[in-house]
Amino acid sequence: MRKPIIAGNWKMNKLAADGARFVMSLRDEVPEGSKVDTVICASFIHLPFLTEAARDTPIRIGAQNMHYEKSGAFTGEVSPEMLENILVDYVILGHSERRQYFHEDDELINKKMKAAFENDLLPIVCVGESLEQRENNETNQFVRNQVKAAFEGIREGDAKKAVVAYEPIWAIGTGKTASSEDANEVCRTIRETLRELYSDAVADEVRIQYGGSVKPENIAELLAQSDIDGALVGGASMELESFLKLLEAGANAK
Ligand SMILES: O=C[C@H](O)COP(=O)(O)O
Repeated sequence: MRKPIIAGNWKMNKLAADGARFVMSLRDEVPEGSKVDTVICASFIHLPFLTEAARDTPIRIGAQNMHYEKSGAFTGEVSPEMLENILVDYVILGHSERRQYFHEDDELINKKMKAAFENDLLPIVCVGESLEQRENNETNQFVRNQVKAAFEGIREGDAKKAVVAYEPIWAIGTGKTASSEDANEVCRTIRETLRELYSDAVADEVRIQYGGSVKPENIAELLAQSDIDGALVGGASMELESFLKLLEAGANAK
């Protein structure tokens, strides 16, 4: 049984004090032994406050990006070692907004995947097709290729700890959600790709999230699908009340 994982991705939103207050309030709502893994992914500037606020709780904090080098002359960048040092656990890699606006490609994302594992960070690696690719029936092949590229050279023992987020680009922040059956079909493709690359053990262990306009109203149906183990949520993770509803759905899933 895969434990559901709900991750909020605040993107470039909230000021530091608001973020810390949010996690302080969340502390009372996420008990030890919770049936859902709870992750908040925030801008770098939030992270030291959030890891402090989440200390001694099951809440996990994630970054939204990082460089792949440990240190060096990379002005403006943040290294995996720096994240690990302030007790960050997860890092989102290859979000479509980074691929689109910051020209991140599969090769770069693969380097970051390797760097994450070398520094004890758990990647949430994002894949997903554009509307044009979906309309041309290219989704499954495109997503397969993204998964293969992201996991290139990653050892089996590490691969099974990764989280993959399937986020169709056309569903992000648009209010359009993939139907739960369509989302599940692509998530199954991702799992089968991992089975081919590694083994049944990896395919059956890796958690696959759906992301793209997930809300309290549609999450239960998505999580009821066989291959969807959680959600990566932008807009609906920003307010405590709606995030709590998402966590509740996660705890009651399957
Ligand atoms: O990382 C989260 C996704 O980009 C989804 O964002 P959204 O829930 O606002 O559509």
